Amino acid sequence: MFGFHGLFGYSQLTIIRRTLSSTIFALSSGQGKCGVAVVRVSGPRAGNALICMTGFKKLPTPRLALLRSIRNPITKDVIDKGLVLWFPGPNSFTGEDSCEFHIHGGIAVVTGVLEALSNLPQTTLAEPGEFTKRAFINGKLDLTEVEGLADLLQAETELQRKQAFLQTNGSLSKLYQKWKHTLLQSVAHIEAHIDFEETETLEYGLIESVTKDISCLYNELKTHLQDGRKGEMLRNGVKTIILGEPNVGKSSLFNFLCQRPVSIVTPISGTTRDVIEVTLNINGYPLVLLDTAGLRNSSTDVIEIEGIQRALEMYKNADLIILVIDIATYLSNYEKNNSQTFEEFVREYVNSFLKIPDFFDNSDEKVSPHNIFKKNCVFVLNKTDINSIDFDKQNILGASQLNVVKISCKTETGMEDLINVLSKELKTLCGEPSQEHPSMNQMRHREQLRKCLFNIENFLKESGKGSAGDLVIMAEYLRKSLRNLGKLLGTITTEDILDVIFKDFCIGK
Ligand SMILES: Nc1nc2c(ncn2[C@@H]2O[C@H](COP(=O)(O)OP(=O)(O)OP(=O)(O)O)[C@@H](O)[C@H]2O)c(=O)[nH]1
Ligand SMILES: [Mg+2]
Repeated sequence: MFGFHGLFGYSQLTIIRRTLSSTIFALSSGQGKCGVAVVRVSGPRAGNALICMTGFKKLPTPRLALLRSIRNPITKDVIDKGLVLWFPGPNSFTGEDSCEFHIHGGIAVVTGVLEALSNLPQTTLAEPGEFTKRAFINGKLDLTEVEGLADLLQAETELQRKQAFLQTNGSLSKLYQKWKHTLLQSVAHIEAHIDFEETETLEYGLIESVTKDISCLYNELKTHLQDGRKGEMLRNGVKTIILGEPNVGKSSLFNFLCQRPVSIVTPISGTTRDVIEVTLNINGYPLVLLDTAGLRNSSTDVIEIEGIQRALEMYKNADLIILVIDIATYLSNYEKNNSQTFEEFVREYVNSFLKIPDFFDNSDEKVSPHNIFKKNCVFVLNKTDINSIDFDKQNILGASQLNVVKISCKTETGMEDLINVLSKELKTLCGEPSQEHPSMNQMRHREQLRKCLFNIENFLKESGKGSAGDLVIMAEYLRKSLRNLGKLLGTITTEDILDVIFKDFCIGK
């Protein structure tokens, strides 16, 4: 894809050359007792390590698993019997000569093999992420693919896995490489125009055609940036906050969703004070669920007031709200005013009782007329075992465009409906990872793409001036946007950025 030549400053190049001249090894499978452990070796002396440890006369057939006795090269003692594999570079994960020892996963066996390797000349224990870093330096992966690999190792839900897998297999990389290609071609055309304009006649309408290509790229990039942070939410989890008055059953619901008694539940109003956070997997989507203190204005208890402030603070950064209401509150309101819609009830209830600042979206730019809230909301009417709801009232709720679910935390009725509504919301917020329309999922991506968009915008402004537009300025804006994509893909990088990215890897990867 790309080599490192010409991409780094001199000092970095020297560091990298020094790094690549050594041979590294590490336990690549998990720590602790296990059935099989995999020890990996990569670097110029990997072949030597394989021969010294197995007694092969010459290097074996590449990528063929062979059962061998594995010996300490100094004492010649057999440490274990296991499978060995030889991966000559460049067709290996790191792009270098590599080998693997698949041994029994006992602590003494693993220690014995690692110690034996450490006694070989110019062979050292790998640092965290060093195998992947070498793969990056050797052009096997670009930075977005490296990040995808880190996410794949961290993925806890099926859809996180899918997004990370697509990314490490180049879904984002292909898109950004395509944009890079368009920009490169456009710069080349403009520069040719600058060089030959006075001496030779260039193809008619060349600048017009470049502007057309860049306008298309601009639109694609803009749509890509306006993705509602779908990829980021899927990667980091959808921050979901349970809000409501005290004693409505927030913590009971929280515990049900966690399937364990994480929060304290008592009949006393104002039990929960601190914000409690748990990460859950709901139908493959990651949900970061927060239980909070009940909201009320009448409290004089300083600890409760602090709890309420913390809840409202958390609301500001939440992606999804679960508002729990005691069904008795809804019903008594209905007795007073039975022509009120559920939407009207919610507006009045939140404004007069809960007083959550910035809850309603009063702007004229609402995405949908039904979307009256600033954030995605699910309304839960709890304690239906005490107060059931009759047919008329059922119709009022049924006519609502909002997500309303009736549940009982005590009898667990309505929980399946709630999970279905939550799954639907999570799907709207995170989308579904796809090869065709990959979503960026890190601030780093967003930052570089925003800068790239800004430079392209400036190019279009200059080219929009027609014959008064300055070609040199236009070319410079395109070059700047190319640099933004270069930073994104890692073709232009610094050790600082690499350190941040590779610190998330463990030893052996
Ligand atoms: N009958 C019945 N009782 C419930 C239900 N859900 C919760 N409760 C009870 O209501 C009381 C309050 O429940 P919590 O889950 O602590 O309520 P909360 O909203 O977290 O309360 P705070 O932490 O004080 O804000 C407890 O006694 C629960 O057992 C339900 O569906 N039916
Ligand atoms: Mg509580």
